[in-house]
Amino acid sequence: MRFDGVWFRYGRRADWTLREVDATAEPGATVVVLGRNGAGKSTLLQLAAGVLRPARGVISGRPETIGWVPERFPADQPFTAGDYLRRMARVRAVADPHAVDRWLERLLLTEHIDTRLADLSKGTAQKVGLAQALLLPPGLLVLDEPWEGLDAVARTLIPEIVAEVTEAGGTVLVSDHRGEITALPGAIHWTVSEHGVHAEAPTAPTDSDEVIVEVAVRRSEATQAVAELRAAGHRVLRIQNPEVRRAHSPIEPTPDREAQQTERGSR
Ligand SMILES: Nc1ncnc2c1ncn2[C@@H]1O[C@H](COP(=O)(O)OP(=O)(O)OP(=O)(O)O)[C@@H](O)[C@H]1O
Repeated sequence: MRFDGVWFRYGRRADWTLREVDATAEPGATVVVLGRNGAGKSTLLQLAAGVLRPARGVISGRPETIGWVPERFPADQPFTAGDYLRRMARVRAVADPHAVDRWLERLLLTEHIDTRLADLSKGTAQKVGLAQALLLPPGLLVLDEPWEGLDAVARTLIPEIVAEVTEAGGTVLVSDHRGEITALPGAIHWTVSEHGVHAEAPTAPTDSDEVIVEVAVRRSEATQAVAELRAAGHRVLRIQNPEVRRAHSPIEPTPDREAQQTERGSR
């Protein structure tokens, strides 16, 4: 998914919240969105999820299935947790009849199945929102401050779920102002400041047993190469698309052009 010259503001006469944002998140990437309060992290995530539209510029390559977990789950709905998830499964045409029960169980929500959304604690409501976003395996999972209000057990589930989505080739964007990102190894950082976004590669591994090997693969084979590297036990630290660096470049690459995806895999 790619942001090309994206501008956004809340209202025609308002100041720009984001200006000229260029950034790319490849399949299989985890992107942690950082920035001070009010910098525009939530705005960026909502643009990524398609909840907001850019005033200028283009967001392309957004996967078809998007899981979106807002910072605050809208709990003012007249349903129980179980009803809400079953309705959402119907609305989202979830074919797997066990999807709701599986996520209720995994997120330790079974005991709240008959509780009205309005009566849930903030953390439990957040977990219902997370379950909703995962009813279909997401090609893009967008999590806005997912750790807020979660209990210790649920907090450990987030990195696990993020890893499962990225290992299946999905992209995860997650905002974090508390520094929980240490639990997401190999994540790219997007820092929102001064209305722009600055992307940074993951920090190098600290394990002295590891070396970093940079490889270039064809664009058309990148997803498979990443999956194979991970299956072989390597950590994929970064997936870089050199085209992104060119300002005002074409939005989609031509399919037959040789790719120069750079990955840093290590043992
Ligand atoms: N619906 C809205 N209408 C008008 N202005 C908004 C709206 N939502 C956010 N803003 C403003 O846009 C700017 C960016 O807000 P945003 O919520 O994206 O920042 P953030 O980095 O996620 O902040 P936080 O860490 O506090 O959640 C802020 O100045 C905020 O007041």
